[in-house]
Amino acid sequence: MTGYNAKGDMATSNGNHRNGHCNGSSSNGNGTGDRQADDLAQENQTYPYEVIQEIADFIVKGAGMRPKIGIICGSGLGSLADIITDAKIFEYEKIPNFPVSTVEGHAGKLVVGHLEGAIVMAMQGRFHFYEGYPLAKCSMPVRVMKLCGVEYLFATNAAGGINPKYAVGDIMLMHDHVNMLGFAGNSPLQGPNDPRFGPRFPALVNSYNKDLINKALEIGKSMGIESNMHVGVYSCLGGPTYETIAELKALRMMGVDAVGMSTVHEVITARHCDMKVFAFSLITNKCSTEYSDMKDEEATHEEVMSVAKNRQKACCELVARLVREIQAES
Ligand SMILES: O=P(O)(O)O[C@@H]1C[C@H](O)[C@@H](CO)O1
Ligand SMILES: Nc1nc2[nH]cnc2c(=O)[nH]1
Repeated sequence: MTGYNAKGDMATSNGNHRNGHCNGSSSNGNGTGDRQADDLAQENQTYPYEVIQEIADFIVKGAGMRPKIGIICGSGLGSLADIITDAKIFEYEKIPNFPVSTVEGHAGKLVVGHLEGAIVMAMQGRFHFYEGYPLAKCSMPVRVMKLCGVEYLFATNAAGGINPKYAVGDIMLMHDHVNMLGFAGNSPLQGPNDPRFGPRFPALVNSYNKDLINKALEIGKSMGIESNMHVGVYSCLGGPTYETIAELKALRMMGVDAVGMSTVHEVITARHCDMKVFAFSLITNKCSTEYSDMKDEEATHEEVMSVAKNRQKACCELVARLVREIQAES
C-alpha cells in the first residue's frame, strides 16, 4: 500500500509515519530526495481516492459488515461507541494509513457493529487541527466512512456555551456553523478536487439535516430533557487555547452559540460527498463574554471530560434512539 506521512502527503518509503509531527524530510533513502515530488506532496495534502478505498476495504473486510451510520465521538463521549454490540474493534495504529489520536478522552479506536438494528461505525477519537494534522487529514475518516457505505454522519463534540441561555450539561443540536478556520483560508477540501467524492464548489446551506434535528427534538422531549436542549450555531477555532473574552464577544456578535475545536471540517467533508449530517455539542463549560463576569475559574480539559462523563447516558440514549428511527424508516 502507498505510504502517507503524518501530513497526509505521499511518502516515498513504505513506512507509515505514526507520529503527528513528522519532520517532513525526504524518505527516499538517498538523503537528497526527490524534491519535486516532496514539494508536490506538501502542497497536496489530500489522500487519493484509491488510498481511502484501500482503508475502507480493510475495515469492511475486517469487520465483515458494511455500516450505514458513522458516529464521531467527541471529547469524553467515547461511551457512544460502548453501546455498540457484536463489535469489531480496530485500533487506529493497526489501520493502514490512519492517523493516531493524541488527545486524552480520544481512545483511538474504530468500532464497527450493531446499534438498534443498524450497522454503525464509531470513531472513539477524532483528529484535531491543533494536534498538528492538516484539516484534510482530520476529516479523512469521513471519506473512509463514505466508501465503507455510510450514508449518515453523526458528529458529536464537547463545546463551550457562549449563548447565555445555555447551561453546563445542555445539548445543542447544530443547525449551522461559522467556519472560522475557513475565514483564515483553511479548508479540508483544499487542493485538487476528486469528483468521485463531490463537486469543486459544494453548497453548505442545508448541511444539517432538518428532519434529523426534528426527530432529535422529539426524542429529547420524550426523554424529558427538552429544557436542556437547544438548536444553535457552532464554531470551530483552531485551538488548543480556549478563547479570550474578546474572541468570545466577537463570536457571539457573529451569532455563534457554542464554540469548539472540531466538527466543522468533518461536516464539510461529509456534505461534499453527500452524506446526511446530524451533529450536536455537549455544553461542557460556560463561556462568559463580559469582563465583569470573570471569575477565578477557567475552562479546563478536565472539566470538559468530567461533564461529558456525567452526561454520557443522555447522549448515548439520544444517539441510540435516533439510530433506531433511521433504521425503522429504511
Ligand atoms: O473533540 P472535541 O471537539 O469534542 O473536543 C473538544 C475540543 C478540544 O479537543 C477539547 C478541549 O477540551 O474538547
Ligand atoms: N474552543 C473551545 N473548545 C471547547 N471544548 C470544550 N469547551 C470548549 C471551549 O470553551 N472552547
